[in-house]
Amino acid sequence: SPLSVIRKIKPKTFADLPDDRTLVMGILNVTEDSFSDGGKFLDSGAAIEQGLKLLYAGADIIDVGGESTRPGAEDIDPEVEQARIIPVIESLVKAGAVISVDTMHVDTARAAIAAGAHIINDVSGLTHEPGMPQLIAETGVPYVLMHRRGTAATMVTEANYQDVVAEVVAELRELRDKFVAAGVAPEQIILDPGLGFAKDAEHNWALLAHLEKFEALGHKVLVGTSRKRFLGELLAEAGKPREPLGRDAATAATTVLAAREQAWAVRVHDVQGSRDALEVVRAYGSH
Ligand SMILES: Nc1nc2ncc(COP(=O)(O)O)nc2c(=O)[nH]1
Repeated sequence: SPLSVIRKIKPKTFADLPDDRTLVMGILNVTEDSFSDGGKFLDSGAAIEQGLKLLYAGADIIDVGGESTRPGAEDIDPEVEQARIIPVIESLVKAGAVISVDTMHVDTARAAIAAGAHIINDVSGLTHEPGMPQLIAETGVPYVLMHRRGTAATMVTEANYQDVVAEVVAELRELRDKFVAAGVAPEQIILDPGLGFAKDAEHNWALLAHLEKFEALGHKVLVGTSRKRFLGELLAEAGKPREPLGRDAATAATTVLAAREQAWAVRVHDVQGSRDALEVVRAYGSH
């Protein structure tokens, strides 16, 4: 029976992740307003089913988020966020998935770790809750430190840079130093340039083309381009941007580019597309 199959599955650890290729982090938004799949997976059953689909499509990690991070998204209550994602995390951990939790809230991060989550993925750039470094230091879990300026409400006004790569690297280094000063081991920290967070299209392209500057800080690098507006604008026809669901081929192309820059992982909606793209990179690189 399926239950007996599930019982045989040994829960995975972070250390079980492959280290010979760029990893694929599948996006599971348990929210009602994320820009490309908002509302589809709000109830736990549908979310768990979608999580299993991502797992079987080849996701190395599943990124479970209970709060939309799109520009202008309103802040939700951590209790609501936890009610949405904790049951999903528990089930997917039992199914053998490695789970990252996309949250800015310390209480949610703590509850998710207690539920078996392996990684905390915090898009706030430490602008949300000052207690996050201490939780990450205490628990020792890997932490994605993503660059952002301002908040979901204000970040669109902050996309002003003289040299976006140099400035984002410098601001992430500063944040990294705060986490290390709080007792977080450097190897726990995964950096992410935060494409689209207080960045316009030209900023995103510059950051994607210079991931080596982030790797030079001595950390794994995660990249999130999937279905984002800058890809829609690139593929616009007659001034109308390509719709989010039509951006998966372009996303897979950015996966190739990130893999060629030795990115640790890419965060995508279409897991199969990026796993296939990474097989192409592997085959190409072995000749
Ligand atoms: N680490 C990380 N997390 C993220 N979470 C949400 C979104 C917004 O996209 P979504 O609404 O499709 O989740 N982008 C990122 C990202 O680029 N990096």
